[in-house]
Amino acid sequence: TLFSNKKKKRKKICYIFFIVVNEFCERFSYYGMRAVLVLYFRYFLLWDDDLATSIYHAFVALCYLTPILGAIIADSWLGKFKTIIYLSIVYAIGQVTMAISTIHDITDANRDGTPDNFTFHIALSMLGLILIALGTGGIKPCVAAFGGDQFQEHQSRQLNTFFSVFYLCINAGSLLSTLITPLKSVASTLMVFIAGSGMYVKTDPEGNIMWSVCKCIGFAIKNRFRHRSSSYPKREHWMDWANEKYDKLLIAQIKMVLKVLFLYIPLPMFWTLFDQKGSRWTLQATTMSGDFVSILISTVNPILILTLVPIMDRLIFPLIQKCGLNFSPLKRMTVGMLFAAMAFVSAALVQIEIDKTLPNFPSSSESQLKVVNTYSTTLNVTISPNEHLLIESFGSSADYVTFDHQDITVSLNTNPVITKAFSLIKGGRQTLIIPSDPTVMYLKEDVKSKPREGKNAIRFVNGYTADLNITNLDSIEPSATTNYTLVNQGKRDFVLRHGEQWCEFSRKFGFGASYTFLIPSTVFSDDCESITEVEDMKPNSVHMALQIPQYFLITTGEVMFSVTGLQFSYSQAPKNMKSVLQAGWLCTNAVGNIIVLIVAELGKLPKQWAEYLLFASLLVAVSIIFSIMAYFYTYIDPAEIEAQVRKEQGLEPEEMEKETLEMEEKDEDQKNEQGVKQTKI
Ligand SMILES: CC(C)C[C@H](NC(=O)[C@@H](N)CC(C)C)C(=O)O
Repeated sequence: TLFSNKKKKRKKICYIFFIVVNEFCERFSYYGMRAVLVLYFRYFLLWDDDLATSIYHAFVALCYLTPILGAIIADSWLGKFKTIIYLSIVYAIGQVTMAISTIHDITDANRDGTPDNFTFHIALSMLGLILIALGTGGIKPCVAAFGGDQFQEHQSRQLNTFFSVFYLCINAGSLLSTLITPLKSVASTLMVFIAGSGMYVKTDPEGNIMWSVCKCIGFAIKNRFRHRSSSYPKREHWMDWANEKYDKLLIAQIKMVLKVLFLYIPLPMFWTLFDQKGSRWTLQATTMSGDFVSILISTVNPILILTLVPIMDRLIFPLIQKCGLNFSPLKRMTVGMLFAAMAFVSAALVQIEIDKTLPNFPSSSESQLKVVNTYSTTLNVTISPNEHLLIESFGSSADYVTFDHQDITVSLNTNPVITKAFSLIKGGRQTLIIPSDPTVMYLKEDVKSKPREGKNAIRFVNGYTADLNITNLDSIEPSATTNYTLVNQGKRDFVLRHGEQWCEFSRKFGFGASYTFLIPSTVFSDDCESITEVEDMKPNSVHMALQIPQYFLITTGEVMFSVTGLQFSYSQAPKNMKSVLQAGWLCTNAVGNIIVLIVAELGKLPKQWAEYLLFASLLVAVSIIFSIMAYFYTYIDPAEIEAQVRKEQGLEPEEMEKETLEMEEKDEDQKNEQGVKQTKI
């Protein structure tokens, strides 16, 4: 018996392996594609930032709404195994469609590198994304529940370990996703899953369960309404009003599911904060210094998950248990929410530090002006009514001057005096360029936000007497100013050329700065040495490492909240509605994403740190509500309740027989374990 039990255990580890590897491959494919999605929208479909971000969030929300569909198909019709197979095929077709939509040659008849028919590419990519959302979302609740189904009632410890390993695989898959193409991984997902086919425990769907559930709930509501008069005796639960027509077992199962779904109402708030990691926090990183922006952003969360899940599971939770504290799943989830709130407090503190270093940008009613002098002598510049600036030749005013009106008159102390009227841009930043011929002084618009992705915005003013060519820039006429070009951090070289003459100009850049380089007429005679720089915007000075605490806190929160939520959703669901409850759990994420889309756009506060604190306070309030709801929740053993109802109904169906068998098996396991211990002694 001992030998056969060991064999059984080994077999189980083997087919659980197929399920978790399947999840690894699936997440690998999903995150690999998601990582480049916004770039595809921005640089291939040429959408603007807002449209690209909105469609991206809508896609993510859809991926977490489609689990409902997958769960209905699995629990009512095909069963989890077949649903996973069929929807994986849909998923693969979606990835192929998406891949085809990125081939610009299909509609690029004139071979100029840009597609001629954008509508075709947009339609194809939208179709691909819908199929992917259907595939990834549809299989998600089924894979988790199908993995759980491989364990027996008494194996709750192993079940929890399974969900932890499952979560590790999600994150390992997403971490490695940047290395191999998504397409290959969908094919391997399917192959790995089918490989274990013969070994799985497959539970059959029990007819159209969702339809029966809806009809039963509808009948209970109608019946309750019909008997609303106080002359009718009250019933313990409103679902008991379905007793007249529906099976007691179905009513008991619906009660279990509704109890858990009710508990889920406050949960989307956690995801609202969590999902801002990829948006607000990424933007915050672009205003910081440090050269690991992209690596940090895409990998820090999965790396922390891979370290924190084992630490929590093997060290922290057992330690808490040893201290005699009852750290129940719902308590863990509440603490997880509080960690996420702390992460946002940490983000707010970092933001306050960043704000101290940010330039003072004009408000929507103000205008800002800086003056650059490339005239041969120092100038006295008067800007009406009372702004007086003394500006050296090839120098600039110290900082921007802020005006609360747009119309200004500028006078220069040249001989004769030159006076010119200008109209400034409301809410904008501009530079007044005074060239070698001051009568043609002009305004040039400046950047009024930090350059994106830690890049630097640079431009050149040509004080040379003829046209100049500068590396990667169009030729500049004398006295003209180029538009801004974005350059990466590090040392950059520029070659300036006019006919046969040339010189090389090198400059080391930090992150997020903006400069105007003034080229004098002597540029070639002193080998570019005389080029002067005007700092329009200082480089970022708060280091990105300061974001690590907020990532650590939110990931600790995620481990407590999300891994526990996954386990809880499985353990509290009746056998025939395991996928449905998994889908309900995933839907909390979809709603969270939708809230990010709506609230974050509508309710922008003027100060980013205040918005972070607002979100943190909202989550604390929600976690208090959730803890009260959790206090009144009694943990159940769905199998036990189902068995009890069957017994009350006088039924002794196969389920009961199965359970008796399981109990016998458990006894057998225990006896064997004791046997082993005795042998050791
Ligand atoms: C549980 C799900 C709603 C989300 C889960 N995400 C994660 O585990 C993240 N830590 C991954 C990271 C790369 C954002 C998922 O199933 O993908």
